[in-house]
Amino acid sequence: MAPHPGRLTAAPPTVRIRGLVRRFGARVVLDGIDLTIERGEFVALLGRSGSGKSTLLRAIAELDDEVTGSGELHVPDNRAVVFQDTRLLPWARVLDNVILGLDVPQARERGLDALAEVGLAGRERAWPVELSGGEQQRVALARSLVRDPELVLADEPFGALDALTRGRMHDLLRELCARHRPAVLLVTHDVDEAIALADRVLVLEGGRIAEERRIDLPAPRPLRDPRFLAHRESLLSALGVAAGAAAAGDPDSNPELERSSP
Ligand SMILES: Nc1ncnc2c1ncn2[C@@H]1O[C@H](COP(=O)(O)OP(=O)(O)OP(=O)(O)O)[C@@H](O)[C@H]1O
Repeated sequence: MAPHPGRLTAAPPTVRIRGLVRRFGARVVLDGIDLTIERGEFVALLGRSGSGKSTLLRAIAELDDEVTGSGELHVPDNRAVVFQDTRLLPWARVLDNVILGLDVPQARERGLDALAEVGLAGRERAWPVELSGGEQQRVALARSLVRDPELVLADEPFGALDALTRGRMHDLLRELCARHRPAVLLVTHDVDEAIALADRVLVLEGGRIAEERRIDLPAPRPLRDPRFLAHRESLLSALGVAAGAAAAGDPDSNPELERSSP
């Protein structure tokens, strides 16, 4: 794969964090995190349940003012956050959900373009309740897209979707990222999702980034590709899960980390 365009320029990284600490009472959940995300880079964050993934994402989204640490926290203001719960307003039509609070000329046209990009042309007057879970998540993506964010922070955005819909959302997200090139931090339990989408996969363990793997594979990335399988094995081992056990649904493995089968 060609080197990432973001790495060819002298542009400063989109995210730069040094020594980030988060305590809950006496418990140190993030213990001096250093993290850089380059422009246009797609980073996936894996970790066992309770390892602090959402805490880190909230800190980067500046939704948490109790973060401490001696280092820097540089994140762009122009960022979007996408959650598993799409947080669409039920009383607003789809287009209004997409452009709510968007104070730019031609907001409506931009909203319609974003809806077309996520495959929802013609659905702008629907109510959220009339949409499937996958369609609602597409609206949430359109709502991010219309703001042309430098950084997208996504916390398990596809966790509630069935495997087929999730696979389609992966294709869509890959296309949108190739076109718009935001930096992305995706929190996921799904090792395969991380390998399918990311330029770089991090494993959070013991309050630190314990493992980092660059995924230099062209897209799309078939699950059966031996290089995909090698990445999976190595990441599962970093997570403390035997690859065979996770794939077979062994109850002794961490169920949160079992692979999905798109
Ligand atoms: N507001 C809070 N008060 C106290 N403890 C908290 C709070 N928020 C998170 N924690 C604790 O911090 C730890 C990390 O939580 P976090 O939600 O970041 O984990 P996670 O890796 O995202 O987990 P999961 O994969 O299950 O979503 C957990 O032990 C959790 O109980």
